[in-house]
Amino acid sequence: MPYGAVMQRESPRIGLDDVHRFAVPSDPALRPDGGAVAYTLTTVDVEADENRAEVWLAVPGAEPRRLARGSAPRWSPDGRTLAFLRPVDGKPQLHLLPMDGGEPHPLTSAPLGAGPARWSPDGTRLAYAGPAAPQPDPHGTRPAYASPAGPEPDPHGTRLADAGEGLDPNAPVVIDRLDYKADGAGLLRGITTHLFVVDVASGKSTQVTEGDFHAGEPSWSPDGTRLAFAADLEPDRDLRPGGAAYTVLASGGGEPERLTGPDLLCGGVWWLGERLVAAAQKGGPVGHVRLFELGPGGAAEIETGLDRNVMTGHPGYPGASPALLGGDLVFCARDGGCSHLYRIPGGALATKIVPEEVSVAGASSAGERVAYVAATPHSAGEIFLLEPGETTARRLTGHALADADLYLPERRTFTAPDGTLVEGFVWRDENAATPGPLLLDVHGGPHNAWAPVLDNFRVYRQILAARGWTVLAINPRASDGYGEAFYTAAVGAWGLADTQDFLAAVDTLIAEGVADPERLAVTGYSYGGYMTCWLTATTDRFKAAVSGGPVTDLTSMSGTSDMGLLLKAYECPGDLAAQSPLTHVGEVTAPTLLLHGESDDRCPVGQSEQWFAALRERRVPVRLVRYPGASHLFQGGGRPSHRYDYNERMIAWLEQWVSGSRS
Ligand SMILES: CC(=O)N[C@@H](C)C(=O)N[C@@H](C)C(=O)O
Repeated sequence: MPYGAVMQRESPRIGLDDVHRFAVPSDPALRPDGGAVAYTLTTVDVEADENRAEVWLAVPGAEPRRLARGSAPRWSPDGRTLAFLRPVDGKPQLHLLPMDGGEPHPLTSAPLGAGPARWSPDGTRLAYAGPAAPQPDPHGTRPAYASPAGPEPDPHGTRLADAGEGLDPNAPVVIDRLDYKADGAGLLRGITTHLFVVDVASGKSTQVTEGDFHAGEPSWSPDGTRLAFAADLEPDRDLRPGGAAYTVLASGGGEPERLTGPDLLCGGVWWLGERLVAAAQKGGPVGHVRLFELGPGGAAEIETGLDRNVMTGHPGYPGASPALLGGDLVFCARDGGCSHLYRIPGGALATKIVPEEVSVAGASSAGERVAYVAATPHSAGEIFLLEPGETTARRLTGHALADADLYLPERRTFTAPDGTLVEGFVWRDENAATPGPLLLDVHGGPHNAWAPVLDNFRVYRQILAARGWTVLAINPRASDGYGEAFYTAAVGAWGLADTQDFLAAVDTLIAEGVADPERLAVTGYSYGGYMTCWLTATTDRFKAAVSGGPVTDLTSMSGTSDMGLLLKAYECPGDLAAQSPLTHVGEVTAPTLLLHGESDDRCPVGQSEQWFAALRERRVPVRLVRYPGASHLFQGGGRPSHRYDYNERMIAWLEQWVSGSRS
């Protein structure tokens, strides 16, 4: 079916056009009285080739309904107003929607846009973290947070055409430090992220942090006088990972006050009642995130009894900000493939409060109630509400593709040659002929993980299963959700440590007669793209490969990725060439399709270009497809037509090169 055609389901099975039929909820906000959940619903505008965000409302016992075009809804403390973001001239601005009737009205007109709102406890102000133009420096004096290099015309050495309204896109960009770009944003050009406080009644906006650093999401103190946030204010923050918890006067004019020491790499901080809770890594940037309570005596780790990574929620990584449920702390941690919601009842250890086969990607609590978004084997996401005293949450929405007949994942455990147990998930039609073609699907990170839930991007899994393929998605060592020792088991040994996990799983399905050893294919994105290249360079097992956004050369990656130094110094310390697929590219025979975002600043497109050139020189069948404007995370939030194309090309490539698999 051509892209953009009318979305009439041709078959009960998932098809390519379902890429634009999914409706995925996110960012839930439970009304303070616990009686309703506002949330963002993302759908696809096929004609405009855009993802469309709307604010919806779910009330127990009623059909969910659309409230407004926009995203990131946040209730006022009295539950009578919703603040949310809506694009104005291409920049997100805060709007207010009175819930007793009336139209939304704009609150901010921030020159570079605003960010998700945080209401002050008294409901008179909103705080947000948003982009701020660099401070022009008319007097040549050192800005408040200048680098140690001494007085500079401005901290980023970037000439500004007009600091108020934006930047001259043709101005030379002068770069003195490594943190000059970020995937999704491109060249930062001196733009930083700072905290703003907006008076609801007057709309007056006050920037309460400034300088050469990026402030994280704000959290209000109970008395409404201060904001807590995470940031790295060190001048050489581009040379080593950092991040600390700070507070600052919400009225502006104050200096941030640091609360945590250099031993904690703090990624977020929240006032939860009178408690100040931080999410941080201890001792280094590769390892589990833990929770700490901050007080006069410093930071004290919160004992959860879990050897699991706390998930506070980032693009591509599910989870939720810590919150209070009654008087108890609730947080997300990954266990197996799923991001679960845990509760720490007073003084006891954490217990899981969300059923096994879901993955939580956003939560909001009020009193003794908690609402959350979760993906399930049947749905890419629904809104659930857990009522006091209940052990099973109530599903409030029905955004699943109700007319689709889905293949459900089978959870499997495999044993690597060194005895390590590796979990995985298999999608296949039980009536498929055996042995049949098998696609090994490798996740990214490498500290991400697959979950046994429906993925609104990877429709290829369902389509291939309907065509007789087995799709095998495993969580090898370095995956999240299996303890910190497992999580760090491939540090400095990318490819060298985890290859055995993939081959053990494939060999098990071959031994069971499910997979045909002559019809094996491999795919993956980012680190999964890395492993796709690694496996085809170090074995001849695979007859076709589809590598998305790969890492192929860690040496060039370390100098061109926005996380290059983190990789070189912490994830892959030591011999970069020994851990790079490019070192072995001369061994590749598998026809390889490379799919890469043109504006990927995490794994720059040059990583695919190097692989493409090396295979083409040897006349190995290879194709590189570049997606204009696409960042590293385009699979999740990129253009619908790019996501459709990615799936379509993958299926065509596999059926072209894996014999006998053409449907
Ligand atoms: C941490 C990170 O960005 N790693 C990349 C190499 C990667 O795998 N990215 C995404 C897609 C992921 O799944 O983590």
